[in-house]
Amino acid sequence: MDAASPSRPGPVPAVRFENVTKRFGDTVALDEVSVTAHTGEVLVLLGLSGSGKSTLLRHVDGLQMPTSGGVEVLGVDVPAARGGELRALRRRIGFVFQQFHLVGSLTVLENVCTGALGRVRGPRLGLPTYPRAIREEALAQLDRVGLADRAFQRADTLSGGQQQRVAIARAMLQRPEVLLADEPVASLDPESAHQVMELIREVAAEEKLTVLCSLHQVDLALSWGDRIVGLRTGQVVMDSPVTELDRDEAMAIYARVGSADPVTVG
Ligand SMILES: Nc1ncnc2c1ncn2[C@@H]1O[C@H](COP(=O)(O)OP(=O)(O)OP(=O)(O)O)[C@@H](O)[C@H]1O
Repeated sequence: MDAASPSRPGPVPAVRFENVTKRFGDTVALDEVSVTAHTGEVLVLLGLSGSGKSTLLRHVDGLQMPTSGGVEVLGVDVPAARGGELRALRRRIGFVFQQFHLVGSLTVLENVCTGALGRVRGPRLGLPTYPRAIREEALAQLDRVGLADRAFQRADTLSGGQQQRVAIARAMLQRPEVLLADEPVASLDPESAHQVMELIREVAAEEKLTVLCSLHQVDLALSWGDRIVGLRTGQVVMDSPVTELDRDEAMAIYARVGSADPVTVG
């Protein structure tokens, strides 16, 4: 670069996969995957069941490690990270699951409080054992997702959509920089799914989160994400901003299973 020209910083990679291969025995779950999510970007992973979406997400917080290739998240070399470094990284990454993973017998508020376990010392058993500041913060997060009035109800008395909103509040209490969502609306009716996806988008924008979200619904992905990465049998067959995709191109991720030709877009 010309020394006299003003330097304009480019987008900062929050998550970077470089030629990642993951094998489970004879199964190649990820095959030379290279994907970058920049800070604040909302990236959707699309692909058939078994195409590698969950495996990719689990590599972001080091729940799984690559057989080969590099994974860098928030500046941390994940495969090289050990013990404390990996735990510190995981505290910066929130996770929302298809099945919510709430403790049904606990109150909604206590479930949200568990999101702070990474930053309060010692085990916690029961709501009063959490510092008051955490309980207040948890209540504020519940308010944010529209469920403050349900704080003292058992979590398993809520609808699926409400439970997922609680799970989002719990993830937010963690104050994450990256949010991973593994088919967050697969168990919800269309209206609840819409509300949950809106909510994720809203909190992501407010907190400038980088989001990686696996979905099966092409239309939802197109209206919701910034970028779509299509996976087929562990390979990236599409990586494109949604603005450069139309529905037929996105549907091709599903329609062309079995074809030897990668779907190339953009
Ligand atoms: N722990 C594991 N042990 C063995 N094989 C695995 C394991 N995890 C994933 N696989 C295999 O890796 C491949 C990719 O699975 P993955 O769960 O990542 O797909 P997916 O796209 O998330 O599917 P779905 O949409 O059904 O959740 C599949 O063939 C799966 O059987």
